[in-house]
Amino acid sequence: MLNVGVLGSGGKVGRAMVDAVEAADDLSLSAAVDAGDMLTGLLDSNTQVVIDFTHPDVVMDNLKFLIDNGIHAVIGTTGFTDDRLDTVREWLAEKPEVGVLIAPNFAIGAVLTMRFAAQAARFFDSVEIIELHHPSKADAPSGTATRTAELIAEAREEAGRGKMPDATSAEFDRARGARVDGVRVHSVRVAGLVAHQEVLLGTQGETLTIRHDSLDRSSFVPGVLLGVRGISSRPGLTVGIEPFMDL
Ligand SMILES: NC(=O)C1=CN([C@@H]2O[C@H](COP(=O)(O)OP(=O)(O)OC[C@H]3O[C@@H](n4cnc5c(N)ncnc54)[C@H](OP(=O)(O)O)[C@@H]3O)[C@@H](O)[C@H]2O)C=CC1
Ligand SMILES: O=C(O)C1=N[C@H](C(=O)O)C[C@H](O)C1
Repeated sequence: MLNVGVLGSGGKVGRAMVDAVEAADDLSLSAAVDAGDMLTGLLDSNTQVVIDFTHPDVVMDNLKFLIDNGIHAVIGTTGFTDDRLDTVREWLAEKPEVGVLIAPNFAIGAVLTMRFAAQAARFFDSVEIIELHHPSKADAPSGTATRTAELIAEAREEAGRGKMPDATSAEFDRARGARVDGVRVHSVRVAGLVAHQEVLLGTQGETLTIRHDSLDRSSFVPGVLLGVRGISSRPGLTVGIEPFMDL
């Protein structure tokens, strides 16, 4: 039986993770921690793996505590810049036995969307991303869209594709969206939405749209549990759920 804690247990995703851990025969919910709760409860309950779906402003403090105390971590919270990832690697250098998995999206379809977009990107003159979320989301663009844009940019550079066509010369503030590694990303926040992303690719005479929809937050559960069950055998930092999916 694996003792699993949930940070952000009262949140939209955290609640789904609490339910999933409680329903799993091989997992035991050893701690449910939300804002204002002490992290030391994780030590008293002999928690072995922690799932974190909290907030970009607090996740680094949570991770430092987990690594310092030898607790494996499956991190869904977004906001991980390259600098933050380097900091996590430095912390892990002191604790080489600890496994940390950080993934911008645990939904299987979202992971495949990122791969399909990177595969397709080299064949198209233009690629832009539209990500659509609920209005309580703190960060924009989403971590998924940021990662998707990075993968697209890498694929285009590898294929030697030049700048995307864009005649914009007069633009209202941010009208053309954010630029992530040269890829335009547009963020929509509308009540009633959960988590959605479209990648639009275009070239002579045709466009290709790759779309993923998380219709509810249970979509993130299978990927998170894959990470929870496998993290102890993957010490160090893993970014993205792909290695756990043999992708
Ligand atoms: N990787 C992935 O697949 C996914 C990632 N996410 C990411 O997960 C994060 C959470 O999303 P979501 O569940 O919608 O957000 P919510 O705001 O619904 O949930 C966050 C929860 O964390 C709590 N919290 C805040 N600070 C702390 C802390 N220091 N310790 C413990 N709990 C704390 C909040 O409490 P309070 O409200 O009182 O502040 C809240 O209950 C976001 O960064 C989002 O981008 C979301 C879905 C999928
Ligand atoms: O905040 C959310 O809801 C989500 N955040 C993640 C992101 O920023 O990519 C994953 C998913 O889009 C849901």
